Amino acid sequence: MIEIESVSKTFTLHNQGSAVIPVMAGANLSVQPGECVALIGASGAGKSTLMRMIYGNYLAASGRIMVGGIDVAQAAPRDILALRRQTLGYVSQFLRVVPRVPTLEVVAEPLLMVGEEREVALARAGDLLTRLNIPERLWGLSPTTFSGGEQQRVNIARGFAHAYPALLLDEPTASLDARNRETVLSLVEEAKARGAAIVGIFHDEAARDRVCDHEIDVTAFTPEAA
Ligand SMILES: Nc1ncnc2c1ncn2[C@@H]1O[C@H](COP(=O)(O)OP(=O)(O)OP(=O)(O)O)[C@@H](O)[C@H]1O
Repeated sequence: MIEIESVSKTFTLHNQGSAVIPVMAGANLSVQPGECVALIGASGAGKSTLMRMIYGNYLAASGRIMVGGIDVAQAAPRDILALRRQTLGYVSQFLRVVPRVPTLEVVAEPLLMVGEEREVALARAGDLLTRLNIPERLWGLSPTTFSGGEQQRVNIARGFAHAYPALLLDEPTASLDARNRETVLSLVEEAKARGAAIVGIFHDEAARDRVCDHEIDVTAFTPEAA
């Protein structure tokens, strides 16, 4: 479902004499449906960079990043947007939303975008918010004023609303209490059981051991090591 071959990445620092910094070379990764692969490696090794390249936020300098038959490294922006709508979900660490949209709509939106019936989408959103302990009295309010932990849980609910065939998880259990952490791990297990291919960054080792099938140390992809 996700196949990465010989991917490299450089950053050009335009405010520092256009210095070109190679940060990754020879990255390979394969994630089958129903599998979760953890990206590991020291801080600065390139975990977030690799994840952002898979999502199409960062452009790879070379190589192939196949997600559901589309090469993200080559695809037109329109195709990447369609891929994100249908196929590739991303639970980032922080919620970014349009102000004044109620929480229930924020969570249901990915389902409405793929043509799900409004009633079904809102029911699924309500179910996820309940599981993640967001009280119903908050569902009609915008999450912009919510606490950090509440926003994180709304973000997770939104990320799991549509049954994406491929999913990127950036620290989904960070700073959650035990009960909500357990719910998130169950959501990951359910996504795997329905065949989702998942790439995750988990600093929580116990969480990683429980839900991930393999670990990939991205340190192996630093340009000196390649
Ligand atoms: N936008 C950018 N411009 C320049 N350099 C960048 C940029 N983003 C990342 N880098 C560099 O790429 C390298 C990898 O960073 P990255 O954030 O991917 O590491 P990480 O493994 O996710 O680290 P952490 O665990 O601390 O989040 C670092 O040396 C970083 O300075």
